Amino acid sequence: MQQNVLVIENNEANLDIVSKLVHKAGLTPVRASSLTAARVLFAQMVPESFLCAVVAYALPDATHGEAIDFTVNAYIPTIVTTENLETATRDKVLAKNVVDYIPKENAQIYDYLNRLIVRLERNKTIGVVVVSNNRRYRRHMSSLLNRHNFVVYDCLSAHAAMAVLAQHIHVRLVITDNALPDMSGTQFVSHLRKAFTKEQLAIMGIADDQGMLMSAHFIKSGANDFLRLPIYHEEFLCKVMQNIEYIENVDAIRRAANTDYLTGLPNRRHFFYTVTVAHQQLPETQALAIVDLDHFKQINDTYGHEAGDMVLKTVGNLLEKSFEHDVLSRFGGEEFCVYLPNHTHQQAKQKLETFRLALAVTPIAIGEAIIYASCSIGVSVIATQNIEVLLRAADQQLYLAKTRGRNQLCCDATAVLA
Ligand SMILES: Nc1nc2c(ncn2[C@@H]2O[C@H](COP(=O)(O)OP(=O)(O)OP(=O)(O)O)[C@@H](O)[C@H]2O)c(=O)[nH]1
Repeated sequence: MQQNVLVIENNEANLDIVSKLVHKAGLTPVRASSLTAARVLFAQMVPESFLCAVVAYALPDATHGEAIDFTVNAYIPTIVTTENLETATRDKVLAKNVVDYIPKENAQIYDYLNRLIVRLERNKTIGVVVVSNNRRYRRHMSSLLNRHNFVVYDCLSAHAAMAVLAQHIHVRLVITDNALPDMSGTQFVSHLRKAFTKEQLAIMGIADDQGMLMSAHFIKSGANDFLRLPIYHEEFLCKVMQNIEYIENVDAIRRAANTDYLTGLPNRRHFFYTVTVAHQQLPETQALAIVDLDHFKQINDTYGHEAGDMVLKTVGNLLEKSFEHDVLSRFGGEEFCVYLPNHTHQQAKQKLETFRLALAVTPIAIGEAIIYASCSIGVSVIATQNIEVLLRAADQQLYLAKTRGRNQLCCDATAVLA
């Protein structure tokens, strides 16, 4: 695991700030206040353990960017910080194949640096498709994206890009030129939008926009963003980062809205959505089970609410293991729901019984104490597309299981009850 970040900076205060950012990103700063110190530290460590380096442009023993050459030649993705804002210095630094160049202008740059460090790890799992039949532009963009650890797919045509998208679900961004051999970039964008929403796939149009109209044309066709050629290193990477972060933020909101915060299981809302989708083609057989913990109030009352939470998490984990391929949900409180499509009644009953028995013998550590929980299960196997009807029927069976003494399963299929 690449968890070290080499920080080379002679200003003690800056060294501390950058080290804190690295810690905040869950990584370990390896601090050096000069190029000499960095060489010594680097020689003692495994080169592959470095995710990146954050290097000050000027150091007392490396006044003209020599520390950058050292980290770049050691194949460590390098982020340069500098107080020198001159264009000549910028051009010199960017020519060295660095990840990015950050002028120490204001406090905001540390926020940017933080995002950049976090991204270098995350980007390793994110695919970006670059579509252009201009080899120079394609190579330039791919090289910048590679430095940021993205998985890059170079495509000459819209059709080649579509083939990549069909194969690789981890692609989150498409960057497309307008002049493509098989269709225009804007046609390609509107074609992509039939399959992917703006929240699923970000699209950036690029064009040599003399008339300044391409930007609006791309956006109206469904692109998230537009960039004018020629590409400027900083602008290109800022826009890429912004678009990827937009997709990730929407993902995180969607996940939070569909997930129970305590157990991490899908919540009631998501359960209804998933089962409704599954019901568009009614499976030949189906079973819906409500799993309800027994005397859960007593656990809370005796051991405290946190202990109750621990029991709920344990039940959630066991449910996930037991019903890996089924639809699961924490419905609320101590009630869980399992939908088992395409299971015979007997198979469904067996799986649920195995879970019930496993829970009853699962030790749950609460401080010094070990406790055990049990559950009652109500199952309905009615062949209906109406999920409310299924739920009501399962609830009636749950009531039966509770009144018959708890820690048991009741089902409305006599064959299952046998
Ligand atoms: N710790 C914890 N307790 C919860 C949570 N949600 C609901 N509860 C508690 O779950 C308990 C449910 O109690 P009851 O509905 O009486 O059910 P029970 O004690 O399991 O009794 P039976 O279902 O009849 O066996 C209540 O005390 C709720 O406060 C939660 O997220 N965490």
